[in-house]
Amino acid sequence: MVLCPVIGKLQHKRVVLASASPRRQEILSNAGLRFEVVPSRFKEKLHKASFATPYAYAVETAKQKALEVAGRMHQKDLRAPDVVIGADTIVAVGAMILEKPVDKQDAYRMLSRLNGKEHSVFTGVAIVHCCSKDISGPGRTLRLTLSSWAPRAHPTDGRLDTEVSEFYEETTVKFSELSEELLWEYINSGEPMDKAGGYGIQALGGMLVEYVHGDFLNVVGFPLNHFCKELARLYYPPRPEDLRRVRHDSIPAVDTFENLSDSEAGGSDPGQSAKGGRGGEQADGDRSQAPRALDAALNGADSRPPFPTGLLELMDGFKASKVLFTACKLRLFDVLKDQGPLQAADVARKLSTCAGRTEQLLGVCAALGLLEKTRRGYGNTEVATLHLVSDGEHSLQGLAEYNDAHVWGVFTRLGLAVREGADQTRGVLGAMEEERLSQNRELTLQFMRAKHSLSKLTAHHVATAFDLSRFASACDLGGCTGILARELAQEYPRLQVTVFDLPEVTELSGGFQRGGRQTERIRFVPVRTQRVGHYLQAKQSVLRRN
Ligand SMILES: O=c1[nH]cc([C@@H]2O[C@H](COP(=O)(O)OP(=O)(O)OP(=O)(O)O)[C@@H](O)[C@H]2O)c(=O)[nH]1
Repeated sequence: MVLCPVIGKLQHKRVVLASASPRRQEILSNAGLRFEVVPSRFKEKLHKASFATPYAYAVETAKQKALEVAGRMHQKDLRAPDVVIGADTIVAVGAMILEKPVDKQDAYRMLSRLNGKEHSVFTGVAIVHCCSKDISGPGRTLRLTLSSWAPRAHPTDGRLDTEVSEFYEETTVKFSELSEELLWEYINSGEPMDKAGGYGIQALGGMLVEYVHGDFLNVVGFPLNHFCKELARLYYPPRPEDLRRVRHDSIPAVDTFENLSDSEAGGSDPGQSAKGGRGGEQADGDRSQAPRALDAALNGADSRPPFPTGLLELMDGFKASKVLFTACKLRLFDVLKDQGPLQAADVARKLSTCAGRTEQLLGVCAALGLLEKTRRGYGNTEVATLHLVSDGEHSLQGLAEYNDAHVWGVFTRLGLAVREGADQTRGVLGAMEEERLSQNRELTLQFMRAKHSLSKLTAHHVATAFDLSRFASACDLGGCTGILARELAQEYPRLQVTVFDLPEVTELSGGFQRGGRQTERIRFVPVRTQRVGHYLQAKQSVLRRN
């Protein structure tokens, strides 16, 4: 492996080391990496017993350290760094995890436990790539994870998007038989206090050690070799010919999903192929295989063309949409909200679905960042709780349902619409929709729920995008349930708002009203048309009447 070009891949990036450890800073700067240091404020207080292994704990802590810094810098600078590196070193004796001693007695307890025995040193590392959601381009805006990096959207700030690559390294260390006197002498030197397990192998603590198996720097606090391998894995994407040689069981979850026959479905766990081993794997619950290039710019120095990440995401985007729609339709997120986390078999029982297929669906939802998989089973992620549970304040369940039931089918006819000319778009989309709406009350309601859930997210932004305070009246053409009207009325206390829509829509809009003072200034006017010109005529007549 050529190390320099790997480190060089980060040369033009704003790299931040989320660590106060002087050892980590030294190891990375000795390797030629240029970075800023922003120590993490994440409190190392994760519940150790909830992790299946000591290294899963170290990896999660490293990730939380890095994410805290990424989030904080993003909020403060309004621009996150490109890459944030977090690490956490622990000592494990059997299942017991030792971190930094809190005082001399604690150091003594730790060193006595290690005395004369072998122990493991684990360093978990997280490499967090940050990108702004408002950067345009398909690779940036469409986040469909079909391979190793699970997207971590942050719905609360709406902008910072991160992709986390995580790994750990294990080194075995054996202590000699040490006398009490020597232990206390060492403790009194002060060296143990800021070191995992209470010793520093690189200094006086080296005298306690009989042998080391594995990466020495990993014990000191940063597994440089594994880090470089990880960078190579991330920034040198597999060539197409290598991808073709990838074994069936290592193809990422979404790709395998459609190819499985029913008989295969029961035994396949898309997550399993990522487990075990130490080479670039991720901690429990995450899947990791051939990564995609994160940033085409990073590939600029290569003779190979940039990996077409965005394009491939577009190619496969429809599958991800269908996974989301299916999960919504099955009310998966509702079940997990009320009863989760649940194992796949229990989810299948509750939904009355095929166990194997359900497990696959859950795996793909986890890969897409909609679900979280822990030892206790599958649970909703923050974004799912917020937007995919059907009765939530910010639920987009209605939109998912409508897109699945109608828009999906309409879009399958897009080629026809384009081939047959401009009017065909209306022919295919508009007329069909209009006819259906007027025929079926349930369809109309479904349509209204979809628009309502989306408008709830956008209305405030639309209402406040311009200062409308000098206007006395406003109208919303095709205003559906009146969400925008309500927002306008709330924002501008003297504004009278008229909502125009089809009679069957205005008739049902009452069911979506919450009441409140501003509703007095909102009026719904039925108009039997969807053409803007007709709306305008109706508007004129309303204004004339006033
Ligand atoms: O032989 C050695 N073993 C361990 C160390 C140092 O121990 C600490 C481990 O603590 P942690 O991973 O929590 O990191 P912190 O120092 O608290 O810094 P963060 O800001 O990253 O949380 C680490 O400094 C190792 O270098 C050692 O020096 N020798």
